[in-house]
Amino acid sequence: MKYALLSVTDKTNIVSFAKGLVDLGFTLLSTGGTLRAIAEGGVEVTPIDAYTDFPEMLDGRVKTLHPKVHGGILFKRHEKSHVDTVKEHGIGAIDLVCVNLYAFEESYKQKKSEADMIENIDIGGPSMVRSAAKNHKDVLIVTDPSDYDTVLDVLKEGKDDLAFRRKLAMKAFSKTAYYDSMIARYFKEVTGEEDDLLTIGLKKDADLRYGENPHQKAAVYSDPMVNSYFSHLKQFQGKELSYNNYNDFNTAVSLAGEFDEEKDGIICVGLKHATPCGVALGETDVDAYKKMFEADSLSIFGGIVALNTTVDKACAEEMVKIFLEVVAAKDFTDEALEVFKQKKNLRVIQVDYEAGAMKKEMRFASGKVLVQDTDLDAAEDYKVVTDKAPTEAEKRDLLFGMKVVKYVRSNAVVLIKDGMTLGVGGGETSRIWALENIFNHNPDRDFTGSVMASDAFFPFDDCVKAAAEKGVSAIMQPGGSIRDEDSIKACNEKGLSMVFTGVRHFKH
Ligand SMILES: NC(=O)c1ncn([C@@H]2O[C@H](COP(=O)(O)O)[C@@H](O)[C@H]2O)c1NC=O
Repeated sequence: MKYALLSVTDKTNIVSFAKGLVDLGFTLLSTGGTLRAIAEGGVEVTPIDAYTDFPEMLDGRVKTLHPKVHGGILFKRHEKSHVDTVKEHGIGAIDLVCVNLYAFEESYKQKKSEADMIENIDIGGPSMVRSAAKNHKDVLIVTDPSDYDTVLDVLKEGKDDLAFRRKLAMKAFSKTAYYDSMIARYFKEVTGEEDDLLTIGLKKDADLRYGENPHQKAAVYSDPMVNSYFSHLKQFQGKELSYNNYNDFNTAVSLAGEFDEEKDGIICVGLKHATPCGVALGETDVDAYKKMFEADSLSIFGGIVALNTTVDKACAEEMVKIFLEVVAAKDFTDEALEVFKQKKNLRVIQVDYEAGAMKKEMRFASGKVLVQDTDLDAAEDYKVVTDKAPTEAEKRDLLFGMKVVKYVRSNAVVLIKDGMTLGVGGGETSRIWALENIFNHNPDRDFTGSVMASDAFFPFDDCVKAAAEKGVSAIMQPGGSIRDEDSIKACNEKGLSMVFTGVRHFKH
C-alpha cells in the first residue's frame, strides 16, 4: 500500500489533486478539515487518527506528530535496517506528502491577537514538510497548490526523477524558512528585543523587464512584515513599474511623506534619477505642481511626481502637458483619472502615506549587509549662531529645505524661497561645487532673499561667501566643523543669519 498524506490550510484544488492521486493508486490519509473537504468532494480518504490509532488532540496542536507518520515518511526505502524497523512497528510507507501551513502571514496582516498568532504557528505541518523534503529521494513533498497538476503529470509519466524531487524539496525548505522567518520577527516585535540573526523572508511580486540597465536581470519582492508607503500600491493605469521607477518613486514618495498634508500643507515633489529636482508647497495640488515645475522645468521632463494629497482635474491637466514616467499621490479624483487616460503609458499610482516610512534601511556591500535606522529626523530644533536670527518666513523655508536636502546625495545644498526650491545641488565631491552647480545651472534666476540648507557642515567659509554674493539671506546646517567660526564670521560680515541643527544628513 502506498500512502499519500494530505494536510492543507489552503484547500485550493485539493479535491482534484486527491482524485488524481487515487487514480494513480495512492491510499489517502488526511487531517480533520482537509479530510472533510476531500470526502465532500467524493474521494475516499482515511482519517489520520484512524491510521495512527491515536486521536487528534489539544485543539489540533497534535494531529500528525506521530511515529507512524514521521517513520513512514523518513525511513530509507533502500536500507534494510530501516525497512525492518518500520515493518516491526507496523508503519506503512508515506510516499507523498502534501502540506501547506497555517495562515501565519495573513493573521499578522489582519493584526490578530497574540493568542491567535500563537495558535497560527504551525508545528505538525513544517515537521512533515521537513521530514519529507529531507527524504526527498523516496518521498515527494508538495507544498504549492500551483504544482498539483505538474506533480500528477510527472507521476503519470513516471518522470519523478531525483532532479524533480530535489526541486520540490528546495521549494519546501524555502517555504519553511520563509514561514519561520516571520515567526522569529514576530517575536522580535512582541519583545522589542533583537538578537544577532536577521531573518527576513521575501516573496517575489514580479520579474522586472530588466534592472538599472537592460543587460541586468531584476525582480521586485515584498516583505510580508513591513507596512509602509508601498505596501498597498494601487496602479490605475500605465506600464509596469521598472526597476529605476521603483527606486526613483521610493525617494519621491519618502520625501513627500515627510510633509503631513494637514500640518505642513500640500507638497509636490519632482524627481529625476533618485534626486529631487523641484519641490514646492502650494495652496492647492495644482499650485504646488506649478511651483515644482517652475523650480526646474528642464529636469522634470521624463521624471516622477509625488504629492501628499488628492490630485484633481486641474492638476492632472497640467501634468499631461509634459512627459512624466510616474505620478504618485494620496488619491485621485475620477475626473483626474479621466484626464490621465490620454497618456496611456503614464503610471498613475496611489500610495498609502498613512502607513508611514520604513524604520530601517538595508544595503548590500559585497557580502556584507549594512543596516541602519532610516534618517527620519525632522530638524525642528536649532541654535542661532550669528548676530542675526532668521525671520519667521526664513525659518519656514529653512526647515523645508532641511527636509529636502536629506534626499539629495552628498555633498548636498538646497536653496529655497517661499516654499519652493530655487536650486538643488548634490552628488558632488566638494560642497562648494554643489552650490556652484545651482548658480551655473540657473544663471538668470534671482536668488535674493532665498535661504540655504546644507546636509553637512561647511569645512570652509567659501559656501557662505558664494551664497551671500547671490543674495541668500539665511543658512541652516548641522555645524561641527573645526572652522565653524570662519563661516559664522562670514555670515556676520555679510549680514546673513545662520542656525546649527547639530544633525547631519549625509546620503551616500
Ligand atoms: N499539529 C499537527 O500535528 C499538525 N499536523 C498538520 N497540521 C496542519 O494542519 C493544517 C490542516 O488542518 P486541517 O486538515 O484540519 O484543516 C495544515 O496546515 C497542517 O500544516 C498540524 N497543525 C499544527 O501544528
